Amino acid sequence: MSEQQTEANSAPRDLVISARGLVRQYGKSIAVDSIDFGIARGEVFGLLGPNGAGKTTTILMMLGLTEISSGEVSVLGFDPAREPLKVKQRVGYLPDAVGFYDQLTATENLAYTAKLMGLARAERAVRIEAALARVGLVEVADKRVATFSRGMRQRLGLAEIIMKRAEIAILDEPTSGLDPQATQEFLGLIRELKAEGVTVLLSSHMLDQVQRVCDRVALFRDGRIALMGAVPELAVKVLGAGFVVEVEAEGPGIARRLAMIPGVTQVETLAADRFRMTAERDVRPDAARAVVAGDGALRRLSVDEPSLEAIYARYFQGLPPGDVRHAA
Ligand SMILES: Nc1ncnc2c1ncn2[C@@H]1O[C@H](COP(=O)(O)OP(=O)(O)OP(=O)(O)O)[C@@H](O)[C@H]1O
Repeated sequence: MSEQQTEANSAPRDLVISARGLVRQYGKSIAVDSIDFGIARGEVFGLLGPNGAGKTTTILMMLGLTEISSGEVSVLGFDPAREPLKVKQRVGYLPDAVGFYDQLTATENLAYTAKLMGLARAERAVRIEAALARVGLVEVADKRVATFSRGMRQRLGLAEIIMKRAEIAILDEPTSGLDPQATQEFLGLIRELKAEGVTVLLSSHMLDQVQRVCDRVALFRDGRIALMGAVPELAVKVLGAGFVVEVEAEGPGIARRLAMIPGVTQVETLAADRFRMTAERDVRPDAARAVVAGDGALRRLSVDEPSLEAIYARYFQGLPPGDVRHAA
């Protein structure tokens, strides 16, 4: 069974986006080559991979903005190819270069979209003000967008998604070109969207950022999804190791008790009261219980999460260096 099938079968139930055998061909070249995935409501899902791997084409198919050659994709139960407007009403899209009217102010730009959405004047005003406040643009609400930095444009793009009350936000490289502070603020806004139940799809080359906000990621390679899952799961598959948990505790038979925890592959005794465990998942709660159950005294538990950067580098090791450099 392939990675994709395994993942599709174990994907959570409340899927807001699902793709089956999705293909996009341009003439003889295949941009997206029979991919399957499911994204659950409220998830932050990352699309990763080198330039040209098929991420943007996949996004465009979900939005009904490019044709599907074969296979199917469903977004909130709609077929984007047949009902693109239904999808557009419910899904917010932040492309790489956000297209606002430069000569209009931030408020006027949002008002234009709100009008197209058919919102009544009073409702428009309320929603626009609230959205601009959420992204921290109230003070420049009446400034022309021509004067905005990239970070401000990106935030205005997010304000539009918030104003729409989109159920899904699709963000293509949202933090590229932002300075570290603007990036942090933007990631904070993504977390807030998730907290409100919005599903976020994020394409990015910024691996550490992806790791900080994404629940799961899909690694694209040559139009296919080569790997998909939560970062710790991928670490086990690619690096052969997952979490490293260190335990400081005193008591009898601790190493033996730790070794009995399901998912633990190795326990090293570093000192009489220090142990290092390698595990397939974050076993800290189980380790705490095991120590206490044996009448031990627990002093410290720490975990080293695997890095997406390391997983990615190892995975793409076989590729020509140019490809990896572009992507990272
Ligand atoms: N309109 C088009 N006509 C022909 N080929 C295209 C078109 N759009 C994309 N492609 C090709 O499809 C493949 C996938 O491109 P896509 O833009 O989806 O990749 P990507 O993973 O989003 O890359 P990037 O990180 O550079 O955005 C590439 O080989 C690209 O050249």
